[in-house]
Amino acid sequence: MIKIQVALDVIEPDRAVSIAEEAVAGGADWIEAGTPLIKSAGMEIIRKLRETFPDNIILADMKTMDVGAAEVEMAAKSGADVVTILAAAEDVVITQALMSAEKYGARVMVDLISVPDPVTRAKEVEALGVDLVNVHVGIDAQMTGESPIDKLKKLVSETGMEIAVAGGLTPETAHEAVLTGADIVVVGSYIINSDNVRQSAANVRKAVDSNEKITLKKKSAEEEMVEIFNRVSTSNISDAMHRKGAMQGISSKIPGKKIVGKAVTVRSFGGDWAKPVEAIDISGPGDIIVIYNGNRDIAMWGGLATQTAVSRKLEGVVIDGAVRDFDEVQKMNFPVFAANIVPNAGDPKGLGEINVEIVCGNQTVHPGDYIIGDDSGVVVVPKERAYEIARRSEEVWKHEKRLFEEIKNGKTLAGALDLLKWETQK
Ligand SMILES: O=C(CO)[C@H](O)[C@H](O)COP(=O)(O)O
Repeated sequence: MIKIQVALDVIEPDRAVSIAEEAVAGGADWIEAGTPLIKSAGMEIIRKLRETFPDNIILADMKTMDVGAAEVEMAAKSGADVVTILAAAEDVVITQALMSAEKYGARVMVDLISVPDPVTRAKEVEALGVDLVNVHVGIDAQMTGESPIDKLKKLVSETGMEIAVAGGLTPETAHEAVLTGADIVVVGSYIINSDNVRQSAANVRKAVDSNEKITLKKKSAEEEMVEIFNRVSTSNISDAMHRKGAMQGISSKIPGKKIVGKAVTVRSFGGDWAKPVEAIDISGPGDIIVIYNGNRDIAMWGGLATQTAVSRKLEGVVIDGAVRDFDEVQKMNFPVFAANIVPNAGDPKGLGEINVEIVCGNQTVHPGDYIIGDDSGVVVVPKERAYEIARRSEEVWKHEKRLFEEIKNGKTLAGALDLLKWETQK
């Protein structure tokens, strides 16, 4: 039977145990103490998992790079059945780990994460006596779109070892991994960041046990990104950007509106509305006009500009400045994010430029950057990092959904996050 290894990549031990209980109830069988959890709780979490799950395989994701024998010994003595050693470690580290594993009744799983040539390295470690490898794309690499399935395809016909696969797996990609030859599917975020862990684990179990081919609708990176940005909030995105990217002093003037699109930038001055309005003519569906006007008391956008933008199916407008004719704008229900609402406007003198670097709400915006706006405000995502930020935002969104469930089920936020333990001592 295909084994499902739930990867407990959380830092709070109590949360880890309760997530594991739900995951096992849903069909997971191997329980991994994730690397962050081990770094947070040490071998205590291995002992706790061993005691709580006497009949399940417990894996310590030590990602050992040195002192193989001692690290395997400490994990095995604490109750681990399997210990991970990095394939990038020296051969001697792996052989030492193997000897310790034999001595203490554990197995070694060699993790091929970040190894440039995983097939060659897998053959090398197999020759050392390893019988279990993990084809693995780490969390940071996943955020750039890397998938473990391609690596698995290259490896599966080259070795007789038992093969685990890890790296952002979902039921669909776990099923694909099994069809490709994986013996163990390692699933972290899809299960542990779910607001229904048991159901998510059951979804993976159903998928890996199913014989029918699940056709994966391959989305382009752009489609996937826009879908994610439409799902997450500007708060999730700001968190994913380490609290960066949020515009200051600019808010939604039409409540309940969400915008996701690419920036058409405009620099104009003192209410001059020529360039902002001309920018509409070179914009289309999905575009967001982002305007620096430098004056928050004279409007350079109003009802007529809005009607033109609606007719050209623009996504919205973001103004570091003022909007007027607000009664008309409201009737058109067009997403307007601005610093101010005033009755007076400037003149169309033509000062300024279109599609240049601007500063809007104290954030630098380049043409083509992604703009996301909602009732919390507006964030700018540099186009070069948009896919990575979208994926990271989705992880923040999933994590918060899970926390909402835990709080609804009786925990406090401070308790769920062990806040007192992690307050910055610096
Ligand atoms: O070891 C890990 C990261 O280094 C994770 O446990 C592994 O990648 C599985 O988690 P996910 O499904 O979220 O990728």
